[in-house]
Amino acid sequence: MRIPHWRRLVLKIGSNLIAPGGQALSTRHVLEIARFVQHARTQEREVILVSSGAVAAGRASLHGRSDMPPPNVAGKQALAAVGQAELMRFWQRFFDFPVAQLLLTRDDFANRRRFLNARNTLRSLRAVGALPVINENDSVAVDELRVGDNDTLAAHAATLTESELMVLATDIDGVYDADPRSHPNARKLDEIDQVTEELLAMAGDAGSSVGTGGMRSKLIAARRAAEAGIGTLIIDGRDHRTLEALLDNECRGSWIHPAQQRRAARKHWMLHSLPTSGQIEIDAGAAEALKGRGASLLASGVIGIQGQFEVGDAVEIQHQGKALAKGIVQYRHAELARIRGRHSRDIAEILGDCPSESVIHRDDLVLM
Ligand SMILES: Nc1ncnc2c1ncn2[C@@H]1O[C@H](COP(=O)(O)OP(=O)(O)O)[C@@H](O)[C@H]1O
Ligand SMILES: N[C@@H](CCC(=O)OP(=O)(O)O)C(=O)O
Repeated sequence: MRIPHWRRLVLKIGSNLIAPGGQALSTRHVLEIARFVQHARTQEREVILVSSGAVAAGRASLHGRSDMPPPNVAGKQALAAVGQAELMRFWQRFFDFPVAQLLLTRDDFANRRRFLNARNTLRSLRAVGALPVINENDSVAVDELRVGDNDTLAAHAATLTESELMVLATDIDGVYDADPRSHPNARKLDEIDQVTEELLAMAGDAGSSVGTGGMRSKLIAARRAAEAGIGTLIIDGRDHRTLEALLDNECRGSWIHPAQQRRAARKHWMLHSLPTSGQIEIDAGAAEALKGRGASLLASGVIGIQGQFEVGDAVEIQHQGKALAKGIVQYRHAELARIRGRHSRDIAEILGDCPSESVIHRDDLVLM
């Protein structure tokens, strides 16, 4: 089935794929995934990985030792710490561009400052062409602060990276109307309009000892992504034809539709519901860049500031006194006053830090 054309997606690799049978990390299935990532880049499309496998890798590294950590929480955290380093080395071997590790946990998404900070980091990584590889920060996160499973982590990551699509690659070719391990006649669902309670009841738990999710957590993650306007694909990551099809905007697994009009709704919300905390006056060049090219607003185009606003507040952008756009700022008013009219490369010198190249990123900007 056809899916919308995508330019950026989050691809989640489950433990089953990267460490088949709960054993050591293996290239067996992942080679095709690495090929897919490379191929997507040649088409100027972007892939962000969420990779499981730290616990499996850690366990394999320490295998056979008499002082192997016990299978309790602290023991698993130690395995994840050993295995995470191994996991990154493993991914780097496939690519001649840098891979970048991001270990995140629930607070990084729940806390607005940390969320914006992580988002800026990801934007910087994009600028240098690095491949982000995200995992939960298993070794330090205590239970109540964890996202808990990497399917849900991928849904958060998809929002964080402003991706159009979330792909959950696993060891089965989609969602079935019953757990196929216990129902051999179960039928595959090619398309799912909405993740209902009935559907969740059909989905079983994880198939492996190192995985955490199972189909149930994948569907819950897909529902979360749908609410944010992001469609989900659940695919067999072992099948190279499935991955090739994805480059042609074709889904061979199960496709879970995004909630209708979610994206338009965000812009609508920004424009009509989000209170404005100030005004920014911009020059003619910046006005043209915003209107004509859908560009981000840079400090160099800012000529005046009114009101007191914090990072993450919405402001009105004006040109010659007329409202032109609305957007979410990356700098508070006092800092912006110091960098207005200046080139982005001077920001670090003026402020001692450059948290963002742009004053308002184009994804956070809506024209009036
Ligand atoms: N309704 C269902 N449809 C498809 N797979 C299911 C269903 N219920 C349970 N499963 C199981 O979910 C497993 C995939 O989840 P999981 O083991 O967590 O994989 P991963 O490590 O890739 O996250 C499959 O191997 C399958 O046995
Ligand atoms: N963060 C853990 C994986 C947790 C997880 O959700 O596993 P899985 O269900 O196999 O994707 C690890 O790296 O081992």
